[in-house]
Amino acid sequence: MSTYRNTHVTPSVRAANLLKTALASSPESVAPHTTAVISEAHALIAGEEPYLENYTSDLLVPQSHLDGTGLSDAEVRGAWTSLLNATGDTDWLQLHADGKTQDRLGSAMCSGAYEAVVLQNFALMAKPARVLEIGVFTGTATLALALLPTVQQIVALDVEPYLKEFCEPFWASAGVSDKIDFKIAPALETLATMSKSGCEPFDLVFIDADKPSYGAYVQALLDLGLLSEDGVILADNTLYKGCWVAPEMFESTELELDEVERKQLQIQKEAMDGINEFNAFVRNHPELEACVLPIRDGITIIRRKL
Ligand SMILES: C[S@@+](CC[C@H](N)C(=O)[O-])C[C@H]1O[C@@H](n2cnc3c(N)ncnc32)[C@H](O)[C@@H]1O
Repeated sequence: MSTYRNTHVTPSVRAANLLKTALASSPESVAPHTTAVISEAHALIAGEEPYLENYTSDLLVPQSHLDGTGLSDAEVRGAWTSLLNATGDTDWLQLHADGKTQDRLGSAMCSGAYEAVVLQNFALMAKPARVLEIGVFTGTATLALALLPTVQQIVALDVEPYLKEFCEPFWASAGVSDKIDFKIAPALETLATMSKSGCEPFDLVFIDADKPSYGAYVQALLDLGLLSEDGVILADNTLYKGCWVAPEMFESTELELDEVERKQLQIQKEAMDGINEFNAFVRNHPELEACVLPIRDGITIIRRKL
C-alpha cells in the first residue's frame, strides 16, 4: 500500500481550490441557490482526478518482464511502491539545504502513479524500442516505461547528480537497471554530445524538465537527428497549472514574500510563460503536429507532419 499522495497543482486542482475558497467565504447574503451551484461545481472539479485514478489500472507489470528477470509480480510492485513512498517521504528542502541538490526539488515534481499508467498506455500503442526522458526526478516514469516489452533502452537525462544515487536502487529492485542509461548534465548539452557520438534516434521522447527550455529541446531533437521518422514526443505540463490564467499573485508586488518564496514564484511565472510560448511554438511549427490533452497538468502529443 502506497502512502504517497500527489501534491501537484493542475488546472483542476487550482479551480477546486478557488471554489473551496468561494464556499468558505460566501457571506450570508449570497442566495442559497448560488452556494449550491458553487458547491456542485466544486464537487465536480475536485472529484475528477480521484475518479480517473480509481478507474485506471495499477502499474502494468508485463509477464514478459517477470519471465526475463525472474522477479515476482509482488517484488516489482514492491519496488514501485517503495519508490513512490520514498519520493513523498524524502525531505527535499533539507537535502537542498544540505547541498545535496542544486535546485529545490519537491515531491510535487513527480508525475505519479496515474500518469505512469497513461504513459505506459501511450508507449504500448507507439511500441518504441528507444526512449528518451528529459527530466527524470525520482524516475517513476522511467521505471514504468522500462517495464514494457518493446522498450530496449531508455536514456534518461537530468542535471541533479543526487538523483542517480536516489533512483538506481529502486530501478535495480524492479529489474529495469539494464535498460536505463542515466546521464547527468544539462539536457541540451547531453543531446549535443549524444548526437556527435552517433547516437541512434529515439522512437519516444518524454519531455518533463525546465519548462522554458521545452521549445529548445524539441528543436534540438529535430536538428540533431535524434527523433526517428515516426517518433513521438510527449511533453508534460503543457497546461501548466492553468497557464492561460495567470494568478494575481504572480503579478503582485504587494505580497510580503521572503527571498526564497519570491524566487519560487518567479520560477513558476517563467514556467507559465515558457509553456504558453511552447504551445504556440509547436502549434505553428512547419514540421510538426500537436495534440494537447487535458490529462493531469496537460500532455501534448507531438509528431512530424504526415
Ligand atoms: C518535473 S521533474 C521530472 C519528473 C519526472 N519526469 C517524472 O515523471 O516524475 C523535472 C526534472 O527536470 C530536471 N531538470 C531541470 N532542468 C534541467 C536541465 N536543464 N537538464 C536536465 N534536467 C533538468 C530537474 O532536476 C527535475 O528532476
